[in-house]
Amino acid sequence: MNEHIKTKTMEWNGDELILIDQRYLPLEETYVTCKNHIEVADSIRDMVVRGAPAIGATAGFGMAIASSEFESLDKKTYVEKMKKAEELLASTRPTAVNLFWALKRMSKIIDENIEKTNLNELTRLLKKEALEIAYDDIKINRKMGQNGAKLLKNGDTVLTHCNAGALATVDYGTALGVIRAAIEDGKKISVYADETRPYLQGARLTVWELVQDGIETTLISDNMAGWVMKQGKINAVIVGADRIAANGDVANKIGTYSVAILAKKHGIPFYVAAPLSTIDLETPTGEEIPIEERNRNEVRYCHKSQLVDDSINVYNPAFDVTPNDLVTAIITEKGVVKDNYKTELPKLFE
Ligand SMILES: CSC[C@H]1O[C@H](OP(=O)(O)O)[C@H](O)[C@@H]1O
Repeated sequence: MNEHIKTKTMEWNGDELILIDQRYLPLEETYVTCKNHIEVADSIRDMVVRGAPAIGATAGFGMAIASSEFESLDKKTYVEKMKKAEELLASTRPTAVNLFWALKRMSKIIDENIEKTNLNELTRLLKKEALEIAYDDIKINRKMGQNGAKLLKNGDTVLTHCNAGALATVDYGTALGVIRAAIEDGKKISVYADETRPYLQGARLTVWELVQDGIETTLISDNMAGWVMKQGKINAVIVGADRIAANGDVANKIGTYSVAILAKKHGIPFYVAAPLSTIDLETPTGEEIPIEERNRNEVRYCHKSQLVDDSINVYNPAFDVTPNDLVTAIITEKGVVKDNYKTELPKLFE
């Protein structure tokens, strides 16, 4: 296993995590170097890095960095400090379950080894686990892409919402991974990308990625999605997810629910591409998924100008929940699940 990784989204050099600062893409390609776990937590909370799988992998490296910060302490203090680091990373964003899935994987390494090894060795094991999460994510996305590509025909136009591409993962992407895999299979696929207000992940990140890949892309504002569907321009919708409840309800970027209703109305398949690490069998339905509310300024600023003053109420839920009856299929690395999600999703884990 490599001791380093370098992709568009992140680089691990063995001691530090370097993240492309997605807040400034596509206008500037700048980087944030995280030298300690607090800087990693800040990068997740402030959306330097975003996207469920990318957040999970980042948190994994955050725990590895924390271990190197505390490995010179006695074991009792080390365990206390690592618990605090885990709590800090867990507090950054509440919706993407990959964050908690990754933190659970990292704390399992500590629990299994704290008694039987020294702290330097434990740091090495944690770095190894974080790298495994990262390299596995790329393999999972490629497998998921192949599974989903079978659902697309040559000449299809796909609408996507937000960014579920390489920048939302360690590499390759989930929803965009399906599109990439279909193109790699020789199919001509074009994309309509919703701009995805207020944070504009579609306009800023998805378009940036797809143009770099030479994939035919049309940018639309969110309120155009229904009209392009009515005009017969869209053959399928593919989005990512931040958390899929046990019954198949899907939490994803705000606006996804509206796109799903429009797709249903127009008889267009609505696919969700997500790794098993996004499926949360412990959350029964979408009702129980915590929805992050972000800073009001994300809504009331456009570029540098403030659109409304402080006296105006602003509501900024970062996600919504699409009920399972609007989801045509869930594409994973273990296969495609259609309907009966409550009984079929657990089978993916067998
Ligand atoms: C492949 S998961 C991508 C998922 O994450 C995004 O949210 P955010 O940009 O706020 O982290 C969005 O919901 C995407 O679908």
